[in-house]
Amino acid sequence: MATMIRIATIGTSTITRSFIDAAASVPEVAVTTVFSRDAQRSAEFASETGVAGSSSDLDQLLASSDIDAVYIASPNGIHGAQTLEVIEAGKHVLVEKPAVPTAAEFGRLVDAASGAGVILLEAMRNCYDPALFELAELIPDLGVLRRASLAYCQRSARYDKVLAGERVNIFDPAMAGGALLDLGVYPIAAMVRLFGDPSRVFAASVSIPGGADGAGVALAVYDGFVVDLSYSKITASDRVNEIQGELGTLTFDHVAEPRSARLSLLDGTVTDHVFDGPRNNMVHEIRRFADLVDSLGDASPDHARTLATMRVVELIQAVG
Ligand SMILES: NC(=O)C1=CN([C@@H]2O[C@H](COP(=O)(O)OP(=O)(O)OC[C@H]3O[C@@H](n4cnc5c(N)ncnc54)[C@H](OP(=O)(O)O)[C@@H]3O)[C@@H](O)[C@H]2O)C=CC1
Ligand SMILES: O=C1CO[C@H](CO)[C@@H](O)[C@@H]1O
Repeated sequence: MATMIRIATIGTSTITRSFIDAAASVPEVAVTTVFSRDAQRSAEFASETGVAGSSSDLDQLLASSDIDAVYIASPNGIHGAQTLEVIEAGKHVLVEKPAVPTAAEFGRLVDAASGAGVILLEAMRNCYDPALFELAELIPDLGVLRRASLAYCQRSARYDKVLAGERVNIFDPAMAGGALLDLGVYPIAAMVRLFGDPSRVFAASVSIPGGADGAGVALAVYDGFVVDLSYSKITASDRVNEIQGELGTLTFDHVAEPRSARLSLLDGTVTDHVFDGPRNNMVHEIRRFADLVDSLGDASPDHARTLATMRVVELIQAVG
């Protein structure tokens, strides 16, 4: 029987709370310690989230034999160094999206994890949600694919701070912030998961005070098929995601957490699909992580998706 995977968390924002909630429904894991750079915050966060242990000394935490794995939810610009530290301490690591800002950097982490015999996984939650697999199963009904539109546009409350002249991690280029790296990665990851690597990319973006991209569009070109990608942290959108084939159209609600889809075929058939699942879809990535850790399994398909996503991100940055 597999032993319980004891996880420490890094970061004390909302997403770590969501992670702890989701982890509570995965029997193979237990969040046993929370880390904050601030001792009082780590103690308060542990008490608020019901986690037994807290720490503000990362070296000591990583040296502890009571921890098997670490979930990293620090700002994007910190992920790379912390992930390497965790790997070098011989612990498995689940790192929030985007794991690191470049494919080359992710490749180096993959090598380090392989050398240390630990699992490295990027927490790209939509790619582990069974709803994305169910969507993929509907695609053949569309016939030859010609167009798709994938989007994640959500106005961030933290944009108001930027407008007030404050520096905010998620909008700070020095922290690998901005709309592409924060939200654009979801439609890109879904795109490469569903359709593979595009051959060419066109893009344009909107800069905001501080120099980050607040919003952007990209066009990914495949053989006989194009995908438009939209992402924004400064505007909201009600539009649906859509995949168009010569025999019909598939629309779905949310690229990070698909919950419903409609398949409309040219022969008049219309079918609605509801994807049941936990409200918090981080559960699926945690299950995948637990399976990989438990079996010391092959994470190379997961790594390939992260690498393909980052290659598209870098192409967009190069032209947009
Ligand atoms: N999967 C999802 O749905 C979501 C994923 N995310 C991802 O989670 C990560 C965190 O995002 P977000 O919560 O916006 O980030 P924050 O800027 O709020 O920082 C997160 C935590 O990191 C620590 N931290 C802050 N600044 C620094 C710093 N300069 N150096 C080291 N640690 C720091 C803080 O913890 P403390 O001060 O206690 O150490 C803080 O609570 C990102 O990678 C983001 O992409 C975010 C939201 C949703
Ligand atoms: O991944 C994400 C999804 O949504 C959040 C906002 O609600 C983002 O800030 C975040 O980084």
